[in-house]
Amino acid sequence: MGVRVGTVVIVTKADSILAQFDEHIAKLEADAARERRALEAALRKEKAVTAAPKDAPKAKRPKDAPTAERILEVRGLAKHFGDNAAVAGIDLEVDAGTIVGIVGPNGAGKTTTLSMITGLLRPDAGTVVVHGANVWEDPAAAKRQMGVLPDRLRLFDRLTGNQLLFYAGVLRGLPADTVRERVAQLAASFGLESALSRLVADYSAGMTKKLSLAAALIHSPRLLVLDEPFESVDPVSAANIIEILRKYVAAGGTVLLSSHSMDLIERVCDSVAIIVDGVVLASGTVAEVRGAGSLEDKFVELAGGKSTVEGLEWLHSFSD
Ligand SMILES: Nc1ncnc2c1ncn2[C@@H]1O[C@H](COP(=O)(O)OP(=O)(O)OP(=O)(O)O)[C@@H](O)[C@H]1O
Repeated sequence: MGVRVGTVVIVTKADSILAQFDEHIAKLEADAARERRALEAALRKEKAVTAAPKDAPKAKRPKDAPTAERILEVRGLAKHFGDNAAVAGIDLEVDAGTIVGIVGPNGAGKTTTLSMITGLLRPDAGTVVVHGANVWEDPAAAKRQMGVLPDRLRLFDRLTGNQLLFYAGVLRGLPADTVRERVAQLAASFGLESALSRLVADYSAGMTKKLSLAAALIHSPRLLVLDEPFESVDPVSAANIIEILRKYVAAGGTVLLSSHSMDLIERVCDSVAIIVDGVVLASGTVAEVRGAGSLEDKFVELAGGKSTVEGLEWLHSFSD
């Protein structure tokens, strides 16, 4: 907001940043519209070509193309940070229309794995194929199919929630009108309507998480990869999110998520992988992995059991 002093208008730094973003968003809208027109033209051309020869030889199926329902295929994924093998050869297969959970103790390699799957971190070895597109050979095709909620996501927090979601939508190539409609619907579903006009910097942790999740969903991706989506989220909002995810999955979408809540994983996921020290120690349906006990029992058993707490006797007397 400008402050008028006599005839001079002082424009604050925040105003000028927001004005720059508005300009940037207008440019993105124009670019998206141009790209859409080009795509439509290309599609019309392709239709004309494919409609012609009936007896043309069938295209060979690409070697790494998924079966009808395989949406994600991870093979031999590995990442070292110096001497630390954060991820030491992970295989994972995820079918469309399922919710798959990744659990593991702190430092087990969950975020590193998800970051490599989504193309945010380059693996030392291994392949990731998302619906037929190799994430590291054809990142644009693979990323188009994914919605991602990364860990410790840094947002443009000087934008309002509304601006941020709009920005996410047009960046994904959606027409401005569609984005506006979806922003309103997502905000209603996540209970963020009254916060949309506020700066993201002023959001609480849970609100930020919901906004990021809305941004990950806005282009209706085939695969959602969510790193701790329920962290800091209140139980009512968590129930809302679960309902949104269930409906998305019922319509053929797929979710890969990490969480420290065994209860939530048991309630929400179809299958689960337990990662310890960068390797998958157990995977399968939730019932298969937990066996006769609870998932938490299995987790504690595979993670090496509880450590004995010793040497904190000083904590039992007070310094005053
Ligand atoms: N950028 C990095 N540089 C160096 N080491 C890293 C880096 N990122 C992760 N690590 C290390 O890799 C290992 C796996 O970390 P990661 O964040 O993947 O674990 P996590 O399972 O997601 O843990 P948490 O449950 O605590 O979030 C840890 O030992 C961590 O210290």
